[in-house]
Amino acid sequence: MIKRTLKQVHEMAGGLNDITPFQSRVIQGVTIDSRTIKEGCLFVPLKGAQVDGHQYVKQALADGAAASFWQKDVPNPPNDLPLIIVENTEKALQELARSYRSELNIKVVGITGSNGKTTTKDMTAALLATTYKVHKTSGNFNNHLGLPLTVLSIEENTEAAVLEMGMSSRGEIEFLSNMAKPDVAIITNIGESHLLDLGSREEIANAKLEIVEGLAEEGVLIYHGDEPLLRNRIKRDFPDMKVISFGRTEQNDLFPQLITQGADSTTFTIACDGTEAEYAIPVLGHHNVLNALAAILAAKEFGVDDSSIRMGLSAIQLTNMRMEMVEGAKGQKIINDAYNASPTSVKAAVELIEGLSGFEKKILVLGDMLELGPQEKDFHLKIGELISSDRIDKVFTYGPLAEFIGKGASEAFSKENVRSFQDKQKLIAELEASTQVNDIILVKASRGMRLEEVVQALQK
Ligand SMILES: CC(=O)N[C@H]1[C@@H](OP(=O)(O)OP(=O)(O)OC[C@H]2O[C@@H](n3ccc(=O)[nH]c3=O)[C@H](O)[C@@H]2O)O[C@H](CO)[C@@H](O)[C@@H]1O[C@H](C)C(=O)N[C@@H](C)C(=O)N[C@H](CCC(=O)N[C@@H](CCC[C@@H](N)C(=O)O)C(=O)O)C(=O)O
Ligand SMILES: Nc1ncnc2c1ncn2[C@@H]1O[C@H](COP(=O)(O)OP(=O)(O)OP(=O)(O)O)[C@@H](O)[C@H]1O
Ligand SMILES: C[C@@H](N)C(=O)N[C@H](C)C(=O)O
Repeated sequence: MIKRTLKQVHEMAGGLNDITPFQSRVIQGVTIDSRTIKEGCLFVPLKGAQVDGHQYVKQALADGAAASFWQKDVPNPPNDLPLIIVENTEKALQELARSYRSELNIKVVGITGSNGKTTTKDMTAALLATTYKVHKTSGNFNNHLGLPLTVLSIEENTEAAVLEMGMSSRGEIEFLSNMAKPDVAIITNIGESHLLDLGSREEIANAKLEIVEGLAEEGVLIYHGDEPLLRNRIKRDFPDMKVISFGRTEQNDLFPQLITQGADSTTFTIACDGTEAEYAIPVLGHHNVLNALAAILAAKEFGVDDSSIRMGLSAIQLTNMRMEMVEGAKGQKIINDAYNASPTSVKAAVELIEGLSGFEKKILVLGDMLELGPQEKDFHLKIGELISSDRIDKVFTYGPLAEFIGKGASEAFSKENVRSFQDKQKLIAELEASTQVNDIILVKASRGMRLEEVVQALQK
């Protein structure tokens, strides 16, 4: 994590006041929450939706913070305290991170895309960690606050950083990429997330391609080559950029030849120097094979050898609620895929569970997919229509939009096998009553539905 004198921080972040009395004081680490103060850190008060962090500055310093920012337009800054007064504390945090990143001698992988950012980040970090000292985004800290906090937590002796970049409107990825300055950029895919803000998949693709704005001079773009919106735009606008594509089809630089889905792992083969190489990942889903291909390409760009890649893949641990296999109180298997949902990720999850065998009943519990814009009901209907009644036994939906999944499924399913709920407790009660030890249940919805609460209830 960052360790600098106040004099240095003042210069890096655009301090406005005279801090001579405190200039040799050293800060180590940064927090935006006074409830997580560590001795010697810099506290950055932010104006939030509920409160203004400035009301906690004194307490933060009393609890051990070495210094604090203070926004110029906030009245009554306390006297005789180690405060760096700045124009805007959020912008000062971002400037500090940008400046710190420029001083770090590290290689950076930047990852964006509609689905799979966090998963691909975890996979890429696992492969690089076989060879380098690696720092990666913690959880989902991937936006205008999360990324600077992640950069500022990078240790100076780090060799490689894997940084996730999230967005919901144009310009955000460009901003983050110019802060992270990646040597390798990955675009995992173009789905439907944030259609509400961006209006079309083409605009989503354009937003994700902003990641090249911060890409290093000799940088490499690794992208999902089955996506024509990416392939065509890259060919037209970035003809001289070094690009590598991955995907399911042979048009890509890297593609899987054979994928075998196990109950708790997935194996795949790829053509490698004229032979076929087989790899195994301890996670489920053909979509995670694609994420692994992107991670393999990034690792190869950093010179990670094949045996290390193989070892790294076998050691992958994903962030929770992404295809997380857990067990219910009755011993039933539950795939907790409740972190988020969009049509692309729901299709991938349904494809997985439809392909699994050896279970008494296979049950889908699907909640609303949010932020999809005016076509949202149609997106839900189409998901329902895709579900195979030969390979799925029951469909439970939760939420007003997911009811349209039920409507779409009702064509193929008998009435008693499609149930729509608006009350989470009633859904839980029905699942507790109707699932048994040899069943498997997939639970998936947008973050806003908090469907992990259903998983937690079934585990009690
Ligand atoms: C500004 C901030 O910290 N927000 C967090 C805060 O929310 P809120 O605005 O309600 O803050 P408060 O009003 O409660 O407090 C204001 C500040 O005061 C601090 N404070 C408060 C009390 C106290 O006793 N002491 C204090 O110091 C407080 O810390 C505030 O700084 O609290 C919420 C609940 O904890 C946080 O969730 C909220 O964090 C926001 C969401 C945030 O952006 N956090 C980043 C660190 C982050 O990266 N979070 C990720 C999720 C990122 C995400 O959603 N990514 C999207 C894509 C990006 C879309 C982008 N356009 C966007 O807007 O996000 C994705 O799809 O992945 C995470 O939490 O996982
Ligand atoms: N390549 C992919 N294609 C389709 N779905 C995917 C892919 N990778 C992951 N998913 C699914 O998308 C959901 C989110 O995964 P993950 O958190 O890795 O993506 P993310 O891009 O970080 O998501 P978010 O933008 O919501 O933070 C999970 O349900 C996961 O199963
Ligand atoms: C926070 C935002 N990027 C997001 O994940 N939205 C989904 C759709 C949600 O909150 O459910």
